[in-house]
Amino acid sequence: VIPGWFSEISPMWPGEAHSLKVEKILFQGKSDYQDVMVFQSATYGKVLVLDGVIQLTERDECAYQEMITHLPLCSIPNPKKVLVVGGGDGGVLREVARHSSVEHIDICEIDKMVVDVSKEFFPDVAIGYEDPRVTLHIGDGVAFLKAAPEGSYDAVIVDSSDPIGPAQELFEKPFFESIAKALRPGGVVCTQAESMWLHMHIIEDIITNCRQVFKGSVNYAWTTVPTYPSGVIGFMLCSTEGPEVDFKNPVNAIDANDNESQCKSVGPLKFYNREIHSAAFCLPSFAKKVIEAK
Ligand SMILES: NCCCCCc1nc2ccccc2[nH]1
Repeated sequence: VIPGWFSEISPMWPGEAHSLKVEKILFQGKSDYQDVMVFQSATYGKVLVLDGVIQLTERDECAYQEMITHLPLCSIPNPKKVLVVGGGDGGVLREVARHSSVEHIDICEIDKMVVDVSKEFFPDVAIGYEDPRVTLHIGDGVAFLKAAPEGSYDAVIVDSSDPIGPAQELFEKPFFESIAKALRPGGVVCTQAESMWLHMHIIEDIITNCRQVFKGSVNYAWTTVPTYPSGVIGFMLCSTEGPEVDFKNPVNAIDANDNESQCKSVGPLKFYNREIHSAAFCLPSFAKKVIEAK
């Protein structure tokens, strides 16, 4: 990358490339799993890049972190035990910590360099690690879930990168089966589920697998993230057999004006609210046809 512009060229979005103006490269490294880079952008704050793919920017990370966390956690009345797979930047931890009902948060991140880099360059994101309820496990989420006792968690959040690279197995059926086993009856899972504009085929496969594995409900929701190619990214929201979960109508309110969410130094919610929670499940017809038909 040369000072000037960073263009995000990837086989994940052939023929297009989102670019950000680079002011300064702050870190470049190679972990056991991927290339890690941080740069200061001209207009989006600091940017975290893994294998050439933008994972977060300071300016718009709230849209992704708040939605991937509060869509599942606001859909069940009293989340107590939560597991985060991936999410090494700590942003999902910061959001989970807003829920006072939560007693324990496990996070399993495979790449320690992501954790260390986030703590150094993204303190407002990595602040999630400071919550005493958090236990960090450096390791493979696939193995972690295999070892998890049955019914251990109320919620699992899979904040992965993409199926090309270290996160590949996190998009496959055996992993979904291990999540279903680790969730209590009526427990919920939310996974990073790509873009309706770019990845309808990947989404189709994920939906097919989820319908076979999760016997509660299977839903797709999405949010807008300007620095992700196509400007949107989606989530799979599934529940296991047991107490009914209505993802579209949050039972556990945590809106910006709710003092609970203003707690501590993590600041107020910037993106999530109960209206945008419900709206996130409204799909354009080309996606509805595929997702709701299955
Ligand atoms: N843990 C961060 C999740 C984002 C990973 C990178 C990424 N950026 C994307 C843009 C469009 C569709 C899927 C994407 N996946």
